[in-house]
Amino acid sequence: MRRLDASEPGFAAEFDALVNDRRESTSDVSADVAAIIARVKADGDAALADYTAKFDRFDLDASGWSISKEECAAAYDALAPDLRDALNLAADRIRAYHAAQLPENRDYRDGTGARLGARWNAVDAAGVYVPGGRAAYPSSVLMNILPAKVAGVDRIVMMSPTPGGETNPVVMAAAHIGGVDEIWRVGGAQAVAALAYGTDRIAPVDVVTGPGNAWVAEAKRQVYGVVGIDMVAGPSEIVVVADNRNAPHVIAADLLSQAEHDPTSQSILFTDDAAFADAVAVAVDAIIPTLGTAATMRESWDANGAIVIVPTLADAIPLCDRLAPEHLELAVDAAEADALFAKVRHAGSVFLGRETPEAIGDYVAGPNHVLPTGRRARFSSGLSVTDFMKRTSFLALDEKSLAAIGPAAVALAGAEGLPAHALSVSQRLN
Ligand SMILES: NC(=O)c1ccc[n+]([C@@H]2O[C@H](COP(=O)([O-])OP(=O)(O)OC[C@H]3O[C@@H](n4cnc5c(N)ncnc54)[C@H](O)[C@@H]3O)[C@@H](O)[C@H]2O)c1
Ligand SMILES: N[C@H](CO)Cc1c[nH]c[nH+]1
Ligand SMILES: [Zn+2]
Repeated sequence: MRRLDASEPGFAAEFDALVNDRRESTSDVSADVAAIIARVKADGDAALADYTAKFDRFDLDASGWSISKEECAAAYDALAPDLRDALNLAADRIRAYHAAQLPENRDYRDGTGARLGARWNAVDAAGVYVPGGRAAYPSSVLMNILPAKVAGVDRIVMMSPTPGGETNPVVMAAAHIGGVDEIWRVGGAQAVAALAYGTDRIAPVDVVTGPGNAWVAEAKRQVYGVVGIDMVAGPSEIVVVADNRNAPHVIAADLLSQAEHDPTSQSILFTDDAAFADAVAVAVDAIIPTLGTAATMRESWDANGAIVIVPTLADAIPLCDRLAPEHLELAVDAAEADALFAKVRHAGSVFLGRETPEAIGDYVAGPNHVLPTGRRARFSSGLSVTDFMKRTSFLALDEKSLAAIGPAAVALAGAEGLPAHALSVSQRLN
């Protein structure tokens, strides 16, 4: 864990180093992913089988390539009632939040009489990636599939690794709730490549969404353009801004909640009290060995964790904006949280007040937990219904409206040296 103090002389350079740390995608990952994508394009299912044997340690031909709807329904029926209720509560809240995102079509006439507008349509097929290497993510099943369903996507294809060939019953139950059409037991960059380019078994899709580790995130970045993507959602991150009126072990757990995802995850605390910072650091070290994910948390906190002491909490906000974190927790009184939030410009999702742990957003709040990482909240947003849709604009003119705006088009076509454009309009004007 790095400890920085904004009042010390070397702070600017140290903070720059923290901001520019490219922890999630080294050039090795890019090159590995490019090779995996090329192999899947060339060899299709054979490449998927090989990579699955190598990375997930099982034989797809022997264990089965896909999981059926019937198996998912049976997993749902067999689920313990409290877990089934929890999944349904999460699904209801996620569905309701995303239903409100459905965009409206536009269709209107302007002052010339021209009819203008835009109509939204869902993509035909979406591929959703559900991570499954280090942990199983039924929550990511719901976060991906439900917005696609709300958007009206016809074919929803889920890709998720099943390490050692073990399928996770809660993931299958969540897929049943979501109403997925196909589930393939393939993960990593090879799964993203199969979605983009298709194989003999797996028909290609139009959009690939969802989170994953560095290889998955980089693969989405590399196939963008062949398919649409939501955004680059890699190893998880949290920034917590906290005053000394929080219990140190509470803030320590908030930091560790994201450190436990991946050794390359990142957790950063900003506080205005050096003694509180010390107490949180002690609490982090005390909690780590007590939890089953100790090794991952230790690696993440040691390599990527940071505590930054600032003169006032308001001073933390421009620094947070530079980090553009996936998650930002403002663990202060409600009024102060609002005041700080008003100044935040770049974060994937913000959690306001002492009683709003980020982990609630991972599961049951309603907003999507698939969020941009690696400072990409500067230019992208969390997964939404519109990631599964696209807009077609339209125009209808009559003689009067064409006469009103046509001559300007003729003039601009002339200026661009494109006479056929000018003719196409001017012939109608005459
Ligand atoms: N940003 C978000 O919205 C968000 C949400 C949930 C989870 N996450 C992140 O998703 C990730 C889940 O990671 P995971 O590993 O548990 O599951 P995963 O499914 O993302 O990755 C597992 C796959 O990675 C591939 N892989 C592993 N090592 C490799 C190597 N050396 N070379 C090539 N490919 C390799 C394998 O194909 C394997 O199937 C975590 O980083 C977590 O923080 C992010
Ligand atoms: N924190 C993750 C997004 O970075 C989402 C998640 C799912 N399950 C637990 N957490
Ligand atoms: Zn999480």
